[in-house]
Amino acid sequence: MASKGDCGERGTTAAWIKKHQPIYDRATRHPFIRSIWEGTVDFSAFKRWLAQDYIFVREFIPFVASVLLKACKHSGDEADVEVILGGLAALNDEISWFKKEASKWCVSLNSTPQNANLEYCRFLQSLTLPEVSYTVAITAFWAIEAVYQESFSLCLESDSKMPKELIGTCERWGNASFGQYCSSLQNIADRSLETASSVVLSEAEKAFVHVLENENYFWSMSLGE
Ligand SMILES: Cc1ncc(CO)c(N)n1
Repeated sequence: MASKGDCGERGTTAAWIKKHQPIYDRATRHPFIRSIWEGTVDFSAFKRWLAQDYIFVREFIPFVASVLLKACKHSGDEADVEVILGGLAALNDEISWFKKEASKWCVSLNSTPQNANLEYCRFLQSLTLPEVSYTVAITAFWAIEAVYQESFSLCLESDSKMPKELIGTCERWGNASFGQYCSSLQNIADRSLETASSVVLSEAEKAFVHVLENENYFWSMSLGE
């Protein structure tokens, strides 16, 4: 359990979080998330987020499938493949959750993707290309999941005034087992980064920062900015 990097304290990813702390904080402590935490969230912003995130998650499926394919071909570790497979399987349940949640909030799941979402989806698509290395793809995958985990787990802390209507949403990404899954992804990314060339390292760092920027824009879009 206590192997190197287990808590994300010593690996490359932890170093990058420190190095890029301001943008990391903008992604994980965004005013939209703060408004949920404070209990002042505008429900129309929440509904906008819900409709847009469904579109994002539809695009996330082929991305995760591409990471799974790369892991099968390159990781050489069956346990890594199983973690990613578990993530892909969870998306099946997530799609059902979005449909249920959308009907609860009378939100249509056929809305037009907004610019920030389109850009983020285009970035995801670019990462599915075969020439993008497994290391870069798994690093981006971890970062995408980690931002939601960090954000929504904040809303579940004891000092949070999160409205009870949003507990299902916050628990979906803020629960302890999703946290464990994110740590597993982080460990896989760190292990892969340990043996990466300097070119791949720099591509992975760029992808990490790009995820954080896109997550920040996505939250701002949800606020209607
Ligand atoms: C925009 C966005 N980032 C990350 C996740 C986590 O899967 C999500 N559902 N949506």
